[in-house]
Amino acid sequence: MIVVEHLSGGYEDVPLVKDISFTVEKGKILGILGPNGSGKSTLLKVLSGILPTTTGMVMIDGKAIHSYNARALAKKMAVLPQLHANAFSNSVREVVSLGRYPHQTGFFASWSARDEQAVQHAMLQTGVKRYEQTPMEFLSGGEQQRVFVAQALAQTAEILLLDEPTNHLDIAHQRQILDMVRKEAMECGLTVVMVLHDMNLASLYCDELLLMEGGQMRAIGAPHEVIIASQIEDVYQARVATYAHPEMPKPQITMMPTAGDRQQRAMIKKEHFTITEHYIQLQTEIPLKIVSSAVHNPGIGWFSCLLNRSVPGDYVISDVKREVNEFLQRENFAPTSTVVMLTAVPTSLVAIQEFSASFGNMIVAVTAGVGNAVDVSRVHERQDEPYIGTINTWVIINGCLSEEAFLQATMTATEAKTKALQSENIRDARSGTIATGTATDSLLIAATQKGEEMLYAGPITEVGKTIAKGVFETTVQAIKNYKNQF
Ligand SMILES: Nc1ncnc2c1ncn2[C@@H]1O[C@H](COP(=O)(O)OP(=O)(O)OP(=O)(O)O)[C@@H](O)[C@H]1O
Repeated sequence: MIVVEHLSGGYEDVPLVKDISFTVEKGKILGILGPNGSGKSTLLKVLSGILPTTTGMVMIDGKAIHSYNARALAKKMAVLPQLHANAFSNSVREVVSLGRYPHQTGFFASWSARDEQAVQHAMLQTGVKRYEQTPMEFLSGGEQQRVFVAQALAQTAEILLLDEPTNHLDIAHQRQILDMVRKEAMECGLTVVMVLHDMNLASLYCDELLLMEGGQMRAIGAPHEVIIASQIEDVYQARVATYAHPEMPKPQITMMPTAGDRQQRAMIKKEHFTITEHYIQLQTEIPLKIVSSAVHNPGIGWFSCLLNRSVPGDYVISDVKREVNEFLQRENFAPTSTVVMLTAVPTSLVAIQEFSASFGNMIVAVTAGVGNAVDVSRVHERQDEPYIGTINTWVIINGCLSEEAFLQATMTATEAKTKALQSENIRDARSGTIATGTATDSLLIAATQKGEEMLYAGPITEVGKTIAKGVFETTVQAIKNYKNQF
């Protein structure tokens, strides 16, 4: 455990880092963030006693660090500096072994089994064991960085101070080093303070973050309390947006480049649709921001090719993802820029309609296979698997939607679809009640993201009204097309 109280210090009489206070409990990781020159490295040097303290104190195990002698302090605290001493004539093993220096009485004279074990463990954990006998100058920058991390680890101190430990490392080795640091913290109780430039890595790996600004603490807390877009924009003077990590409850952040042609309108028109026997396709010049429940590329993303593919009624859907991938390759569609839905309805029965609005026009395309429609409030009564049937709905908006608006658009579109089924008297064959959809409906909301942002898309808004009218009328038309085929 390390306790820092009102710490100030640095290079000159006027302290560069000012009034820093925090506690890092045993086994926890604190990340230090901040713009270039904000004092992160200086803080680490003051913490480790390399630079003088003007006021305040750093305590380890309840004792101020200046009350430890150099060797005793080195047993408590290991430091990985940002710039490393030139160790180029040495082998990797020799450089890592230097980490055992505080444990030696006469250098290498008292090399113990424990020293050897610490060096071996550190080399294995950082993946440098295979370069053991290699001279340092033969290693790449990233490999050398891992050797220095190994050296700090070999010191087997309770506290590890790391200044940009992932500098020079590729994504796999960033993960390896940070996974290793986290494992040592969780399993061996290592306490870690590390400077990281990459806010996303800091958010993923650190328990708490300290955001520095002009040598002072701007914020401290859990990642979600520190990585707040407005705060980061203020400190870094850069436009950013935050988003959720796909697997971890940790915020992630991305830079927002200066907006280019956002105001320029792009027009997706009905003529941009192509209908063949096998699919309905919309190919756009610019990628659209899409939220969908498609079978291929579902979720949120940017795509320029939309396919509603007609498959035979006996299509086996057990490995649908692989089959769709094979189809895309066979037909020369780019798998990464194409969204695919499947329908058993012949493509000729699609309804595509265009609606105008002040923000730009909107196109709605629907295939309505309502032969096996269900009343969603009654499906729990069924013992059998609901039959497959599909209403595929696409809403293409020439406009810019906020995240809330995308979600509201899905609700508005779903309500309008349900109303269309009611209007066309489509019933659940089992319950006899009005159907609300089918068991495998799919929805796609796409927007060009040009023009002024529309914050909401409920029926109180113009875009919501247009979605509601568009989906209702187009679904009614698609149902009529479906009925008329018989
Ligand atoms: N040896 C030095 N003597 C005097 N001032 C220094 C010295 N080293 C750095 N500084 C100054 O201290 C300030 C903070 O530097 P520091 O290295 O702590 O920033 P940092 O937040 O780690 O930056 P970076 O993100 O660029 O690594 C800078 O303005 C820098 O110019």
